[in-house]
Amino acid sequence: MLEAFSGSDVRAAEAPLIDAGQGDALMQKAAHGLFGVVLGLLREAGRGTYGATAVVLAGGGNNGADALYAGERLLRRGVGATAILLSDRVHTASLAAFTRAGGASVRLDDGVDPAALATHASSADILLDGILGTGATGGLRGGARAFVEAFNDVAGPRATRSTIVVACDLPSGIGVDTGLVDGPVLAADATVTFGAAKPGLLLGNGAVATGELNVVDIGLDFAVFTPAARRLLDADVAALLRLPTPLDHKYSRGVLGVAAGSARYPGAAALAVGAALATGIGMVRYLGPDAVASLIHQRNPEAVASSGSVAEARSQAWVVGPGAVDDDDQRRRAVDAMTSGLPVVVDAGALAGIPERVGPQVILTPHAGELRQVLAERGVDAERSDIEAEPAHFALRAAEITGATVLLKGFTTVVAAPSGILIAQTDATPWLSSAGSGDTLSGIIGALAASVAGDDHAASRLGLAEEDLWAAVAAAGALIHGRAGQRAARRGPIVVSDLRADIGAVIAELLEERRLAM
Ligand SMILES: NC(=O)C1=CN([C@@H]2O[C@H](COP(=O)(O)OP(=O)(O)OC[C@H]3O[C@@H](n4cnc5c(N)ncnc54)[C@H](OP(=O)(O)O)[C@@H]3O)[C@@H](O)[C@H]2O)[C@@H](O)CC1
Ligand SMILES: [K+]
Repeated sequence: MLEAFSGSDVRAAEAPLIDAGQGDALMQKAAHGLFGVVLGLLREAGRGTYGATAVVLAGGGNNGADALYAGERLLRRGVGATAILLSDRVHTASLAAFTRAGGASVRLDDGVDPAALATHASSADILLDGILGTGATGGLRGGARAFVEAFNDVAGPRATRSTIVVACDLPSGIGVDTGLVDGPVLAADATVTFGAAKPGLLLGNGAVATGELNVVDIGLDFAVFTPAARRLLDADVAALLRLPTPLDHKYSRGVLGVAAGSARYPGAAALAVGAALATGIGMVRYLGPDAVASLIHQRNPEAVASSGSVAEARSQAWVVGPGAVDDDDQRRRAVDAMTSGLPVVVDAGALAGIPERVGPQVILTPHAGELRQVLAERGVDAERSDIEAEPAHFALRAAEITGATVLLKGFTTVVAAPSGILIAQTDATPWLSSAGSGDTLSGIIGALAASVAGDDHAASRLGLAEEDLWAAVAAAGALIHGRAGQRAARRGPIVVSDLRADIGAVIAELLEERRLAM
């Protein structure tokens, strides 16, 4: 599990080492880690160091110093590096070291056109962003802002620009602790962060601007600090997957009940059921109208269907709500499932009318508009745009007042547990934002929930408290869903009903990694 600590916790973890006179050594370790990642990126791009070019952006703090020391190392390996100084007080020793190694520098001050410097920067192979690190407050200001705006203009969007941007500690322009982007941001292809990840690298638009995240160990000890955000890694998701044993039968592998679909939206139920089966489960029991059951049976004859009640359909977990609108029977089933004490994935139609207080085993999976509604029902007014700007804040708020685990969908999916923990996943592809995608996600999470429901050690395998298991299950679902989407997108635009083969393939890859790691 990747754990992120707030900027102030990182400073507190550094403090004893700095007091012991280790400040410069820490900075050298950071610079060395950054240098190593840049070398790797140059290699990946098919370039050596000789003849390659780099531009170092240095702000007025220690973040700029890290980048300049990394630039010094690049110069000594034959990279043609220059520096753009974006503050009048750049760290003296690192700039001197950079200059001694042969690096020229230019300062952005009155009379220098940011666009001209941006053009220079956008012609380099590598751009090292040492403008702002954990000392950043608010959106980019002054010359740094003018430069980043000009660079984004000249270089174009990340997907198509030719310069590889490597953020030092964090991309300049993101909120260190929130991932909030207020104004321009220098989106990175890769971020090299020091000591530990910061929450802004995992959350919201900050996670998008981070690109590929590398954490460099500089010897900080976080034992006494609590992570402010987490991200599941492949190994965590693999640890949640339950392998069938020769002693298993269909019931012991987990039975998922699905009360989804309605006369108006039958397809949602078929997608949820198909995704659940592809995730690996003993049985799916479908409850709903006969017409929906027939549709499900066209693709999945193995699903067992009836029009009975939740109490009659013995299951280890439930999915309720996808496509279930204007249907009183489905509404009743949703409430019965939510009050059964079993894990329940609650989506779409079932998100309106959640019982007053539920437990963390109830996993709500709203998008921002639906979360707005859930909050409004409980007297919390927020605009959809507020929620999109601060997803973690509002997901935590909803978890706190409902008692449920809340998975807020988005390109970065954030999961909040009522205990206050946050797990954020950025595994998706924009191709996944299409109708039916959410139904598929609920089926995946439901299947995972049913298969871990009887596993008393699942939470501790991930180093989590028992009550936080459901947040991990939801986040694991988001990872599998996102990964399946990425896989499908290699073939072209995603047709959601075709995702099930990719879901199975992703599960197979995760299990194979687990086997190799043992
Ligand atoms: N501590 C250590 O030993 C180690 C620390 N390490 C490194 O240090 C970094 C933290 O360094 P830091 O604390 O010096 O802050 P940093 O982010 O460089 O910037 C502060 C400067 O930015 C300015 N500024 C602020 N907000 C702004 C805005 N929105 N827009 C524009 N300007 C803004 C602010 O100026 P002010 O506005 O206050 O005049 C101030 O001058 C950390 O990320 C890591 O890389 C590693 O080397 C490991 C060892
Ligand atoms: K930076």
